[in-house]
Amino acid sequence: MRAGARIAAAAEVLDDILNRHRPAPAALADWGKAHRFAGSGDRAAIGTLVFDALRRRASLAARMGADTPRALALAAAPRALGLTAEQVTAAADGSEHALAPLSDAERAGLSAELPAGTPAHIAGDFPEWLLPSFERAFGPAAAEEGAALAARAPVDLRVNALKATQEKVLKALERYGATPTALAPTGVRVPAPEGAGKAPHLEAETAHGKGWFEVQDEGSQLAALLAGAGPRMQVLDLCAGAGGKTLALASVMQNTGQIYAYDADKKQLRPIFERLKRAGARNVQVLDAGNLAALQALGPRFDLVLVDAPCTGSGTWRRKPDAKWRVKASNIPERIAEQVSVLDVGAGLTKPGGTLAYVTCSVLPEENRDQVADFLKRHADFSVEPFTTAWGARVGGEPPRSADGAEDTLQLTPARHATDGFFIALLRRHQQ
Ligand SMILES: C[S@@+](CC[C@H](N)C(=O)[O-])C[C@H]1O[C@@H](n2cnc3c(N)ncnc32)[C@H](O)[C@@H]1O
Repeated sequence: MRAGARIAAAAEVLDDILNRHRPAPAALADWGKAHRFAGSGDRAAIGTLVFDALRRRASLAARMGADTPRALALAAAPRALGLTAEQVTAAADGSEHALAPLSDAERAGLSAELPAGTPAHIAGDFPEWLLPSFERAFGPAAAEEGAALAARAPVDLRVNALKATQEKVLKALERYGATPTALAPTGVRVPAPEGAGKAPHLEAETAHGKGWFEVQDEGSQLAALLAGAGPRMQVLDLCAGAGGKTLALASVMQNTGQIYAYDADKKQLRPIFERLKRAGARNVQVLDAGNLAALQALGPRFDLVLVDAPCTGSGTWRRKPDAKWRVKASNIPERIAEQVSVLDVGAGLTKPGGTLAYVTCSVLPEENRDQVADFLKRHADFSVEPFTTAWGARVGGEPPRSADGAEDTLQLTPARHATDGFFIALLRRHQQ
């Protein structure tokens, strides 16, 4: 396909996502099925263009003066496809599979800069109604934090210490430009591709099949490490989902002690069995999904309860940019209520002297710091253990600064830490 046809195809897919509310991966898959002639390079380029347009939707629309699939596909095309503005203009030539030629305003928009004083939600590419939350979390850095969440993300891998070492994984993935992650001692990073380049499918590698690594953002790795699992502990992963954090905990515990993995939803939990097997994790007991009574019957026996809570996922917008424009104001109180519920269940299962580690992949203070403050009001027998005191022994090196300026809880962000947006609070239950 020529560049003009790729841009037109991206506009068609964006229409499906923005106007018919289809998730981006499903809309791209549908387009692929309906256009079987398109090669893998075409599909990858169209996917890259669609994702880049969604990542930077607000700033691209402001430059073009229109928030339409056509305007977004055209405006994202230079950076996403590695073309000049002139090449994009020439590609939209009105021929059979290309877009109609550009208007003067569109041509100007392709090379326009955002004016000084552009509002933070436009410069930072996030929904306007979230501006108060971003400003509360990041103050004058709201636009910068948003812009970093609108960039492409690298692929991060967590080395499975049960089967491999960082050195071994780095060597196996040398040809992809793999490097050690800056903060997580068990992490390996493969950089985000430039232009129309496609991210490598690392889960197809033999090393993955052998259980040497799992794909996991460095922020998620740090959250699991900071939680403080250790050999011979009794650990509960209360929102285990597909087991990303369970596997990280197992790697630290070296097949000693016991991890219980629970999730309210059996469909979310289903992939965990295959993943545990591949990783060689033998100290994990997967509990009956949704059986809260059986879970609570375990009683307050856990040294560590990890609550990787359901949240808006605002910290993962680099990877799921369509979710950024789908999230609604009404979703926040819904997620907050779920978080309260899992935190309260987790508190009841944490033994005196044990830790309830609260984690979200969000940057919104309502789901993070506010949630912790409310928890402490409901549970006078818990207090926050500052992440700074736990960091050295659990992660190593000097603790970073939290992106929201907090001293005791940690907000990781792509702008400050080059990770996804993750929030971590360590809630210690007092000894009786
Ligand atoms: C952020 S995801 C977990 C991701 C997972 N820990 C990982 O690292 O791969 C949140 C999970 O919480 C689960 N969940 C939601 N409400 C829950 C509840 N009341 N009790 C337990 N799990 C719940 C969801 O089904 C979802 O799988």
